[in-house]
Amino acid sequence: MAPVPVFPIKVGHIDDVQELRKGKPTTIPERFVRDMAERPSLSPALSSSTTDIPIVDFSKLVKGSKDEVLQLANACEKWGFFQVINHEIEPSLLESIEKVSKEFFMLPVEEKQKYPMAPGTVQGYGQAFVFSEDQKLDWCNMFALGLEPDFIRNPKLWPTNPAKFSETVDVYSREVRKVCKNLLKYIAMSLGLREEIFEEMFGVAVQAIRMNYYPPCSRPDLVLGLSPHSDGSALTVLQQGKDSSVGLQILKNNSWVPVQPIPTALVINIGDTIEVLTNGKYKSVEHRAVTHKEKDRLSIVTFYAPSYEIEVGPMAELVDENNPCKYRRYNHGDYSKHYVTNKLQGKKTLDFAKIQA
Ligand SMILES: COC(=O)C(/C=C/C1=C(C)CCCC1(C)C)=C/O[C@H]1C=C(C)C(=O)O1
Ligand SMILES: O=C(O)CCC(=O)C(=O)O
Ligand SMILES: [Fe+2]
Repeated sequence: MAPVPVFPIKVGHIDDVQELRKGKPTTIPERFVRDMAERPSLSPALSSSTTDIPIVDFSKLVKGSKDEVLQLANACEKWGFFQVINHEIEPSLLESIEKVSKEFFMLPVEEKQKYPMAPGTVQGYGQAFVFSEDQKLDWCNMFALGLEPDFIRNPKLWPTNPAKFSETVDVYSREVRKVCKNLLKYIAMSLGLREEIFEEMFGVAVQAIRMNYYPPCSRPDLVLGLSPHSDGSALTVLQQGKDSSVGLQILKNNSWVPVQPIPTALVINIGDTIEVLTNGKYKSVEHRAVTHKEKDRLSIVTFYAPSYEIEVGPMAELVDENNPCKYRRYNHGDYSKHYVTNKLQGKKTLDFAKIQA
């Protein structure tokens, strides 16, 4: 089932932030200015290693290192975010996807608008998750495509310019899919479960890609690049552009912790679906993006989730009298629909699944 909203949506005019930026505005349009409580603090990031998100060495997992599986377990349980190094995707492919993504965003706005994201939908060029005229907007341009299974692809939204765009997205996505399947295997091991449990359960997994481009902003203290949210996926794979500014932040112990880019590493995060399946042992973590006064930023994000027909609920192995069932069972297609028809608002979307204590 494709998650397409059916209700009428009035979002008003949404400024394209790259076009806005061209005018080098010193005042920021009101729709982008956040309420006090939401504004990012621009105090320098803590640099102690205790605030760095964990690093998982994929090559050690492949070699069967039990210590690395423990490191993965710790990353999933204590952080919900980690950076994967030695993940087997060629650096040249990481560079190619970054190159075509950047080239796409640098096209004239009229060219990009040939692939419009219709209000209330999540594919194409524009701003996703905007449902009303008074909702605050993110300082970000997005381009998103459904990839797998085939029926979520919308060929009309695949750009012909840059010439290598579509081919590169397909090659890159096949490689990221392998990484997701393998990581889910090791995540199952880290939980003491059968390696193949997620692959068997997920069926033909849903995969989508989203490129986020954050132009510099003259008042980064007033705006957000991307609103706080958790991802609805099982796993999310995020590539940070090579020369991009630091921008991704995760909420840990009530503080926003920046994710320092590591060249060629992939940032992985646990999505809502793994939180439900593990009965809250591995939790999705709220995150957001902030902007920079002079530097732009690009992120390339892959969402990997079960097939829409799959029923999701806590796995029996992770429920007992000490860990009572915290989430109800539901159809993943219904969750997808719920996710894409609500604004990004921290972890609120997951209330859909929570059993209220
Ligand atoms: C911030 O999250 C998203 O943009 C997002 C959207 C993903 C999708 C597309 C871009 C194309 C069509 C499919 C899909 C909804 C997956 C997040 O995806 C998460 C949310 C759910 C639910 C999920 O399965 O992945
Ligand atoms: O750009 C980033 O670093 C965050 C992107 C993100 O969280 C998302 O697209 O879901
Ligand atoms: Fe996200």
